[in-house]
Amino acid sequence: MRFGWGLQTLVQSAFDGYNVCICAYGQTGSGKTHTIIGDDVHPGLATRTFQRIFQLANDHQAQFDVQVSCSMLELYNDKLIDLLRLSDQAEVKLEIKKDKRGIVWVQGSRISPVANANQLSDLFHRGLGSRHTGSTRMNDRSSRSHLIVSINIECTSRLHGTVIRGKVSLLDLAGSERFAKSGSTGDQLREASSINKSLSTLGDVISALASEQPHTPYRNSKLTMLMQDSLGGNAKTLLFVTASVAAFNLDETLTSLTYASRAKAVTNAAQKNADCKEIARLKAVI
Ligand SMILES: Nc1ncnc2c1ncn2[C@@H]1O[C@H](COP(=O)(O)OP(=O)(O)OP(=O)(O)O)[C@@H](O)[C@H]1O
Repeated sequence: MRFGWGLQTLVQSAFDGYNVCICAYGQTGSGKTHTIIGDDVHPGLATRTFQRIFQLANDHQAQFDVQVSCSMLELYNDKLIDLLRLSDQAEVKLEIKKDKRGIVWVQGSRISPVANANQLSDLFHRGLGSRHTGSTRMNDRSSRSHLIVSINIECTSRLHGTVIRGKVSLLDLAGSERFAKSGSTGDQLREASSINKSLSTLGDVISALASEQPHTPYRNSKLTMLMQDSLGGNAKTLLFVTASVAAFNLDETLTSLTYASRAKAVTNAAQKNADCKEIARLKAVI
């Protein structure tokens, strides 16, 4: 499989100890899921990312013991759902936490170890099977939730015992929609207003970061809390903005492009996550 230059470099960065985020944003039906997930004929960025992670793990195996694990959540009607833990979901409370280095994690979510790209892909597609989707006038198979996939990469040096931790987050955001166009009513209307509300808080965060305001309103929604380490924090972020070419969607396309140019103005000071052997040992004991 061939990888774009940006994707190659980004996945390498996760092996170097950075947080990496690959995200798609745009109006409903504009191609976010097609970009991130794709299909059997046109695999999206997720499949390419999985292949690249294990290609690099293989390349580094003489120097590093590489452990890869994955968690997969959706944010549906402002509620977090663990897509890898559906059977005992009710018993577990999911809470968004941030560690001392600003890395976001979800307490209570299932983190599944994976040994190769096929295992990761199987897990991902199993999780996707439970994601909320629905048919609207704008898209036959519209995502009704934000999808957040976190792939943790831990590389322990075989020579020094140093531990480098990186994370690749893949985000397929639900699309903004105008109710009159999508024809949403009832449950779908509730879903759409929750999606629009959370995307608006994301817009506020991006504006605050782009204009370097002293306060960034991450706590205004679960989506922005989850994306805190992917936006202004310790991350290298690749944002795809998908847009419709139809004149009928001109307003939405302009809004998406404004969003994109604001996001482009955000600059992050990404730092590596690495521990020396002794700190890694003490953390493991704790
Ligand atoms: N670049 C493309 N080439 C071919 N087909 C595409 C492309 N982009 C999108 N499509 C098709 O358009 C339809 C809508 O795309 P998709 O579901 O990815 O949109 P979306 O932005 O994720 O929408 P929503 O926010 O409603 O989930 C799908 O049938 C998809 O296969």
